Amino acid sequence: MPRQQSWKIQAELPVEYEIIESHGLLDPDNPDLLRLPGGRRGTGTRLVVLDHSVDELYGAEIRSYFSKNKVVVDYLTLPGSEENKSIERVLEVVNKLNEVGTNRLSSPPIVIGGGVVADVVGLAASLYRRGIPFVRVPTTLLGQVDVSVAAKSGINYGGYRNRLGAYTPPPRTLIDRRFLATVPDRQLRNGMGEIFKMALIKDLRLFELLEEYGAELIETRFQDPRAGSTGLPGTVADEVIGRAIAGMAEELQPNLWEKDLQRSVDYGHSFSPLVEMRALPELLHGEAVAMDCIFSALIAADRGLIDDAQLERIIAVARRMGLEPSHPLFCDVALVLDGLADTVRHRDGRQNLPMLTGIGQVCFLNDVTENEIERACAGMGGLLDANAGRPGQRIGSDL
Ligand SMILES: NC(=O)c1ccc[n+]([C@@H]2O[C@H](COP(=O)([O-])OP(=O)(O)OC[C@H]3O[C@@H](n4cnc5c(N)ncnc54)[C@H](O)[C@@H]3O)[C@@H](O)[C@H]2O)c1
Ligand SMILES: O=C(CO)[C@@H](O)[C@H](O)[C@H](O)[C@H](O)COP(=O)(O)O
Ligand SMILES: [Co+2]
Repeated sequence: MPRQQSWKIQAELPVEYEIIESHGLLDPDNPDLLRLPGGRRGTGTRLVVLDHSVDELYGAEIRSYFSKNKVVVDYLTLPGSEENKSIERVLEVVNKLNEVGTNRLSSPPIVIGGGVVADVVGLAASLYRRGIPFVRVPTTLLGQVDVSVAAKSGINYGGYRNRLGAYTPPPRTLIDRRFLATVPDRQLRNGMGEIFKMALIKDLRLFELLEEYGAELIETRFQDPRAGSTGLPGTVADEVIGRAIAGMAEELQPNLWEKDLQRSVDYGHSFSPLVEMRALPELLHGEAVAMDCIFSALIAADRGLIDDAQLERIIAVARRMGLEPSHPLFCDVALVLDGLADTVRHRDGRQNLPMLTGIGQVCFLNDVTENEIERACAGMGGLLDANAGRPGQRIGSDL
């Protein structure tokens, strides 16, 4: 037998990326969009990818910003919405990077738009030359409170959410809340779906803020400093956005590469991914997440982990923010079980289901049964009726 040799390579990859609020981002005197982390300016032609609505609403301002700053820029406009989180759109970005002649490090593309274009460009950047930096400017509420913190990007493929993706955080994400002034109501409610998740898993104060001011924040598009004024420094809008981002950052940082598949931020993302894909284009991501939060809360209440009053309070807050608690596809036991089976594969063979033990607290379950799922589906049926005026009721009570 010839001797067999072996080698082992070990390396560490320190990662640092920043999420910065920058008011008046498109003011030509504001240098934030031009700087790379470390303060340098980029070189070469910069590709700026714009969400189509952003181009319509802010395209002239964006073009004037770069031309006043004498930056050589080329533009690509892509559509938002979930159906466009596709491999075709990723390749469109790759082709444009080739055309523009993007440098390996010094001319990072800039993406300005919602979570969909951020994910598409994020994946393209992580594949291009095996990974180039990019700059992310989220312009939706969901983008600013959730995508802004993310290290990963993903696209939908084969009927599954985020089936293809990568972990390549952009060195810099810039948030200007002024973009929210033009975001349609439904999209703002959609963003509230992810804030609702964050409040439920770890932040009672955030939940109380949503309870009291959520509807008003949507109405005023997070723009009015007087909305929900508590007389404290900073506005309620600042506090809600700040707490959501800080909560997400605190959860992601210690487990950025998701080696631990017990993740509380997966709350709201256990049963919904397949339902959301099947419902396309009817349900938006944050809407499906909010429904999954309630589906999971029904299981928790059925087990006695939370009480009926807490369950009703959770459903009432969702409704107050204009988020429907249920959808007929959440009553389809076979579909929900199929979705859970895929989630179990995603969590490497375990359910790891984040489950509320109170508002702002979670535990993880690995023994949720088909019977419990059936009862939760029936409970979602009860909430469909409730959409027409009946108050939510504990699952199992009308079986
Ligand atoms: N990478 C991650 O870890 C991560 C984290 C959270 C969410 N996401 C993804 O984000 C996606 C959802 O993002 P989204 O809710 O922003 O959806 P989206 O990107 O489809 O944007 C929603 C709509 O708002 C429009 N829009 C964007 N900015 C606007 C503005 N300022 N004014 C008016 N209209 C504007 C878009 O054109 C689109 O029609 C989901 O696919 C989700 O998976 C990814
Ligand atoms: O929707 C997303 C990511 O697309 C985020 O809101 C969310 O917090 C998490 O990343 C979820 O835990 C979902 O993760 P995954 O199913 O995409 O792996
Ligand atoms: Co999500």
